[in-house]
Amino acid sequence: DTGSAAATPIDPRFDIAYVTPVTIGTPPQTLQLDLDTGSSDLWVFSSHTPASQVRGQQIYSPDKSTTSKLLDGHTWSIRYGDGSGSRGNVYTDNFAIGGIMVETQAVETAEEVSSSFTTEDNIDGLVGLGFSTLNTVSPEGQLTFFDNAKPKLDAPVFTADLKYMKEGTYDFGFIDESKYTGEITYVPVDTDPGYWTFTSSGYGVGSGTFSSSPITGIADTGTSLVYLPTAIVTAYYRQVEGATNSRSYGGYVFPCNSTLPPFVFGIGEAKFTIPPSYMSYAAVTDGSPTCFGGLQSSSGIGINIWGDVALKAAFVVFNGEEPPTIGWANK
Ligand SMILES: CSC[C@H](NC(=O)[C@H](Cc1ccccc1)NC(=O)N1CCOCC1)C(=O)N[C@@H](CC1CCCCC1)[C@@H](O)C(=O)OC(C)C
Repeated sequence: DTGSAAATPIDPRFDIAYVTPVTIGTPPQTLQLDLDTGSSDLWVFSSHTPASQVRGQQIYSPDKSTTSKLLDGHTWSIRYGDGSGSRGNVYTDNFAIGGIMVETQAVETAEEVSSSFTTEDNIDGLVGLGFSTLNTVSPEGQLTFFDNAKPKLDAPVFTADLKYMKEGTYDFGFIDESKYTGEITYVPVDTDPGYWTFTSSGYGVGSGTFSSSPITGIADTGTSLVYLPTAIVTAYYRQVEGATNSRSYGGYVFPCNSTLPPFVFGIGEAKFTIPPSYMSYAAVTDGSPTCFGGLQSSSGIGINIWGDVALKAAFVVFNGEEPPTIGWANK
C-alpha cells in the first residue's frame, strides 16, 4: 500500500502546527490530527472528554463505531515538552490515514485534556510517529500507526513535505521523487529513548563561514520552532539588528523590520537553508512591531529540536527499516 494526506497549517498567520484528516471506526468518523514525530501516543478528543474541556474540536465516539473494542484495564497519560498533557482510556478500532487502513489500531480516548488543548480548537488529537517505546499506555504499551501499517506499506517509510504557510503532505509507503531536488542524504538515527534522533554536521549564519560541528537533535513535526544550543543561537542573533533575548516573551525577539540572515544547517555533506521569512516566526502579538524568532535556545529543554521551521525547508524521509535512518533533500 501507499498513501498521501494533507498537512494543513492550523493558523493562517503563522505555522504553529499542521493537521491531517484521519478516519476512525465504522462508519468512519473524520478527525483532524497533528502528526507528531516527537511522541508515540495516538489520542483523540472523544465522547469521554468532559464537555467543559471540549471547545469546537471534532470528537471520536467509540459507541457509534461497530468495530470499536475497549482495551479493558488500559490507561494512558502524557505530558508534552510545552507542559500540555492529556490522559484517558484505550480502544482499538479501524484507523486510516491517506487510505492506509490499520484494523486494530490503539486509539487513546481523552478523559482529560489540559487547557491549551481545549483552547486549540483546530487540533482534535495527535498521531504519535515516534518509536513505540515511548507509548504511555499501561499495563501494555501500544504500537504507533506507522509500526502497525509498516508490513502493508510498499516501503517501510513515511515522508514529510511541510510548507511555509500553505498545505503540504505526509506520504506513507513511498518516496515521491517529484517532491524534492537533487539527492536524499541519509544519516543514522538513534532510537534511544524513542525520538528520531540524528546528528547534523554543522551550521552557518547567512553567508558566513560554515561551522562543522556535530549537533545531535530530534526531528520533531510536532514542534513549531527550532531549538539549538545557546552558542549557535547567540551567533545567529548577533547578526540581527535590535535582537534581544526577552525574558517577558520567553525568547529571542527583534524588530519585525530587521533584516534577518538565512540559517544554514548540514546533513552529512549536504546543506539546507532556512530562509529569513521562516526565521522571523511571528509578531509577539497581532500587529506588534516586535517579532519572535524561529530559532530559540534549547538550554531550557535538554534536547535540541529540529521542528517545523527547519522541516519545512526540506523534504524529510523517516525510514523505518532496521536500523532506521532519516533522509533530507532540498526541494
Ligand atoms: C519545546 S517542545 C514544545 C512543543 N510544543 C510546541 O512547539 C508548541 C506546539 C503547539 C501547537 C499548537 C498549539 C499549541 C502548541 N508550540 C509552541 O510552544 N510555540 C511557542 C513558541 O512559538 C511557537 C509556538 C511540544 O511540546 N511538542 C509536542 C507535540 C505538541 C503538538 C501540539 C500540541 C502540544 C504538543 C511533542 O513534539 C513533544 O513533546 O516533543 C518533545 C520531544 C519536546
